[in-house]
Amino acid sequence: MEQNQEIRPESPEKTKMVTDDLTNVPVSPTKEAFTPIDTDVNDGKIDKDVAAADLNPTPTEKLQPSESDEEIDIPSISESLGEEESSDLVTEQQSLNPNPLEPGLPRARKRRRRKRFFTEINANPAFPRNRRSSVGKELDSEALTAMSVGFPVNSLTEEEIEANVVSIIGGKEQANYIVVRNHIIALWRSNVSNWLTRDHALESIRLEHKTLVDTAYKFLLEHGYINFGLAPVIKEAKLRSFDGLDPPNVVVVGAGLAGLVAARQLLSMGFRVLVLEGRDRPGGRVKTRKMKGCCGDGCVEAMADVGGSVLTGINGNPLGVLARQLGLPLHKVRDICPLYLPSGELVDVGVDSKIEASFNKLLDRVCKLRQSMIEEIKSVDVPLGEALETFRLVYGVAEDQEERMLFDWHLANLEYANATLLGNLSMAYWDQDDPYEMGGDHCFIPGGNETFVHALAENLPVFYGNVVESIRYGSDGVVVYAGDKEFSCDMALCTVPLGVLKKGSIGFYPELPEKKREAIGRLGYGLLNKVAMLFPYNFWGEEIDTFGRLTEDSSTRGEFFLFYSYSSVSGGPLLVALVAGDAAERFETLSPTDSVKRVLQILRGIYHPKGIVVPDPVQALCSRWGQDKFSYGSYSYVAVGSSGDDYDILAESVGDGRVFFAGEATNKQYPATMHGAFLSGMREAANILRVARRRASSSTSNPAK
Ligand SMILES: Cc1cc2nc3c(=O)[nH]c(=O)nc-3n(C[C@H](O)[C@H](O)[C@H](O)COP(=O)(O)OP(=O)(O)OC[C@H]3O[C@@H](n4cnc5c(N)ncnc54)[C@H](O)[C@@H]3O)c2cc1C
Repeated sequence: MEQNQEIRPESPEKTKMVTDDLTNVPVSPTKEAFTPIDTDVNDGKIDKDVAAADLNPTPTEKLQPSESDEEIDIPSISESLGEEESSDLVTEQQSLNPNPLEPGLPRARKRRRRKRFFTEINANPAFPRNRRSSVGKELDSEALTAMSVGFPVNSLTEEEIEANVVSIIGGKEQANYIVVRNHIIALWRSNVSNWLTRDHALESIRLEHKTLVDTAYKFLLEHGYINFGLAPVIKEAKLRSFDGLDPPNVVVVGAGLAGLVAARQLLSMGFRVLVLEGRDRPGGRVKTRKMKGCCGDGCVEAMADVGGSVLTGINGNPLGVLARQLGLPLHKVRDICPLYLPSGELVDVGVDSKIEASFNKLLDRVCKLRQSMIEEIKSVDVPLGEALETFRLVYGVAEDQEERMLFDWHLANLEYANATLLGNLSMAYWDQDDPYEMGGDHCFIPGGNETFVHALAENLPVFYGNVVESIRYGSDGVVVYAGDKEFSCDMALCTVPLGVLKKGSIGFYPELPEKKREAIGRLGYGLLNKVAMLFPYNFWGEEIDTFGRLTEDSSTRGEFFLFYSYSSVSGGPLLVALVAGDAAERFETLSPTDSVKRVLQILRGIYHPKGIVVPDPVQALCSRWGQDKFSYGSYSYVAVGSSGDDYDILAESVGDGRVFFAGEATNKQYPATMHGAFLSGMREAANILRVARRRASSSTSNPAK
């Protein structure tokens, strides 16, 4: 048995590379500070055959805190169940079956109660009745694919309207455009490893619609709906966006998903780009830690996602596209989530279903109430938590103790989904993004999400350890200040988290418009924390990915209320316990040793009565997202008094197209998610291109400008 006290810095090679990079940065860099981008273009046309359509996506004591996580290595004290795990990242492991599932286990607990989105497609007037043949079915299937990517069935998105894809909104041209757009999306999604050419898109569409194909293809390409990602042929492609012109330069602040995606897209569009990142690693709130440790029988290791982890809905998800391009198998989070009473007994299935149904019904009632409130007394909002509790009392739901504990568990689950107390959530708008939810299974990526991050960051000019302190913007351009360095550019893209904007860590000169400052203040930004524990072996069973535990004390309902098992995907016997709501705040004030002891006490309360020994973990890690100065929290939510519009305001550029904003908290449709961050990066790359073109054409027509 070995106590591993080695402090493992995150990715030492990366740290070194960063230092090397920094020595190359001039003290007062001007435009020369930009890494020159290969201007060898191949006109963006890479002709490849598109393969046959497959529309379904393939699926101790604290040591040294790294950033703000606290890591402890604990020697195993229990070796009695020492059968060791093989660590296969991909295949399901053989069950040790210490905990055979009792019959009639409860269903999966999704992060939110979801509404479905796909129900109305057959009633869609965009598809005339006489086409409901095989062509009709194909159109439906293509429309479904486009819907899964976020396009409405029979109308245009705001982006499309802004891009003038049709001359008249709502006419026949629009209906035809939508069919063509859906077709192109579906065609590319059928083989995301290929570069879909305009000619290929034209092949299956009558020539009379060539203009529509040109328009739809250009829109989809420039907005990152097709030909995006990490397939080799796509990574190499360069568009000729600035033929004969000096390409503008852009400084991207932040190398999280939004910043990385935007930087890649801007480079492929022909911009000169550099990325400034305060940390010594890419990924931001996507952070995978390698955990390892040894005990009596040998050593174990696993990759733990301590930030963004689950791909919440794989249909249409751009990260699902990346997974296919990289050949990464996805692991569906299985639809079983047993809940345990404090005694360790499994919650009665009947009671569980009854309370879940009552909980959902109360939420429905709250939705109806708010509908009338919004219609009649427009500006009034109340906390979702208060409304739910009032309704619970009125309808006499969950009155005995077991039911109450179950009800509390659902509340904690909602607090996890929204990273805040229900008392902070806007009853009126907390779920404003529900209609856009990505459909399909919730999935894990084997080896953790850093696989995406590293692939996205590869060969990008990211300058680590550069903490941006201020951004000055004006009609001539932008200067970004980081320590004693200045970076001059034509445009800047700020992707820092809402927590950083709220804190005022970056000064904007001139000050951001009042409207934006108010939205930053109104929109919520909350906390979720995790304890990742690597055990010497899997004692909880291989057949589940999640389980939960109930508590008698309502005030601690979010404390380790849900466990994720990453045994199937992380490479080792890894359990992650979630801390949500009030408990997430308290958690950051406790020592990691005490927190881990508490989790173990809970786990032993569940498993010891079953005769299953819970060993000490060989390594444990406690996140501290609230204390992280590059995040100050976990993700955004709609606070009382805020609404989905605040996400849009956060996304607005300032300084007449000089400073742009991306990141999860700028995405009204997909906030608080990894894919939301990704899509916001794509969106802003397209916006930057639009503004750069506008500026280039106005300076060509008016060279004095
Ligand atoms: C605990 C936790 C669990 C989550 N679970 C899920 C999940 O299961 N599924 C899901 O889809 N999403 C989840 N999320 C949300 C998801 O991780 C985020 O929405 C997404 O990663 C945000 O990406 P971003 O690019 O917008 O921001 P970030 O990833 O935060 O990137 C912003 C970057 O800016 C940098 N930065 C900040 N300040 C400065 C500065 N002054 N100068 C220079 N650089 C700076 C930061 O270091 C960071 O790298 C979770 C998040 C957390 C914290």
